[in-house]
Amino acid sequence: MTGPATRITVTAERTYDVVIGHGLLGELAPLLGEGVQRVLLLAPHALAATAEAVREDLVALGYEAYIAEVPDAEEAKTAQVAAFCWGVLGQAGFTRSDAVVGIGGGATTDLAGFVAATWLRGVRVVQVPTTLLAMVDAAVGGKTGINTAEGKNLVGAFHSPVGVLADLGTLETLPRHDLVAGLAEVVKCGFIADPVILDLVEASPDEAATPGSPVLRELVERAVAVKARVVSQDLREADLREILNYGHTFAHAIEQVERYQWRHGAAVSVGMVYEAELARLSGRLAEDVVDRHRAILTSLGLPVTYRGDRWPRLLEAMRRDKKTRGDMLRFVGLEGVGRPIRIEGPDPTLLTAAYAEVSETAAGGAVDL
Ligand SMILES: NC(=O)c1ccc[n+]([C@@H]2O[C@H](COP(=O)([O-])OP(=O)(O)OC[C@H]3O[C@@H](n4cnc5c(N)ncnc54)[C@H](O)[C@@H]3O)[C@@H](O)[C@H]2O)c1
Ligand SMILES: O=C(O)C(=O)C[C@@H](O)[C@H](O)[C@H](O)COP(=O)(O)O
Ligand SMILES: [Zn+2]
Repeated sequence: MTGPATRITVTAERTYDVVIGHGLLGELAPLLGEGVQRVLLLAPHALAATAEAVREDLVALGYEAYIAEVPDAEEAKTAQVAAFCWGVLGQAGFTRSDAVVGIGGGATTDLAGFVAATWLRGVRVVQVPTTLLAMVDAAVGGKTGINTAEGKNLVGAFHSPVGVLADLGTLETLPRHDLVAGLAEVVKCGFIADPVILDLVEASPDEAATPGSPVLRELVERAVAVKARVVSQDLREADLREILNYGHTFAHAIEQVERYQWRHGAAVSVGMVYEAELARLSGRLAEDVVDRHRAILTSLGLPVTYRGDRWPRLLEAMRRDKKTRGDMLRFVGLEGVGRPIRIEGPDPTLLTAAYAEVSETAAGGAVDL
């Protein structure tokens, strides 16, 4: 029994639903809306069979449907790959009444959203997330983007999808490490806004990481509800939306320093511990809440430490975070569960002290600031 689909509405530059359930691909064509003649499906090789099945269904319905196979994971989020997609759209004569569909993980949906945002200054995009992380976070909310040599997501646009189809059945083939990485963003939603998420994970960490389990479905629904609520109030990240960036200042720095060989979710896991430690060292957060981060993330198999000899490069990367204003670094922290705060321009000694708290020690690598 898989039960009926759940629909969570986002009200941003347009109103759209995130549909969570099973066997949802049949809902794609109606979502495309009136007047669409051509559809470009962006998908990595791992989703080639799914993309081809969708293409054939669309062709049978009378659409001109094309597939652009894009590189896997973070390799897709480059200006070169975006330019390749623009070339496909141009060659096929895509107009403003045509549409793009992203089928894959967050890297693919970030790219598909960006290509749709920029082609003819904006065409419709439907997101079909196939990783846990993309279902609960990347495909929802309209943040799109690519990386540059200087850092993560430095070029992008806010461009809302016309719909999101989160088919939980796709998680059955997702490698376990990728599923667990997605749980880091779910746990983030727990710490910033929905403590029930934390209770559920603490009660059943194994079920939380099991595709098809009722616990995982409830976690997906709760995390999407958090994101939908925040994005509906502040699409363009003028204020409230920054809370979704909890853990990300440090996480994006790790990803860049590691040349994107770390999964985003794994980096967010360490990043949340770093930013919780920063809040504790600033006198804003109790130690037991920091300990709760470590316990929950570790129970899921997520990392809570990072090598101790990368401080200058991490600091340089953090200076390019989009929350930075001039020379002032800005972080999202907590003053309790469900009570996010901003930490602006912290003393450099606190930054390095927090780094020492997440650094691997002699057993796992030297702490060398
Ligand atoms: N725009 C946003 O708001 C937002 C939010 C969170 C994360 N992100 C971005 O999302 C990206 C991370 O996304 P991710 O964790 O989904 O990683 P990913 O897109 O790299 O996908 C992880 C791996 O899973 C494979 N895969 C995808 N679906 C599969 C399936 N059903 N079965 C088997 N393999 C499958 C992919 O090919 C890839 O190798 C990062 O670039 C991050 O910056 C964006
Ligand atoms: O939706 C948001 O807003 C987020 O910050 C969600 C994050 O999980 C996501 O990784 C996002 O892409 C980070 O955005 P950035 O603005 O720091 O690049
Ligand atoms: Zn993220």
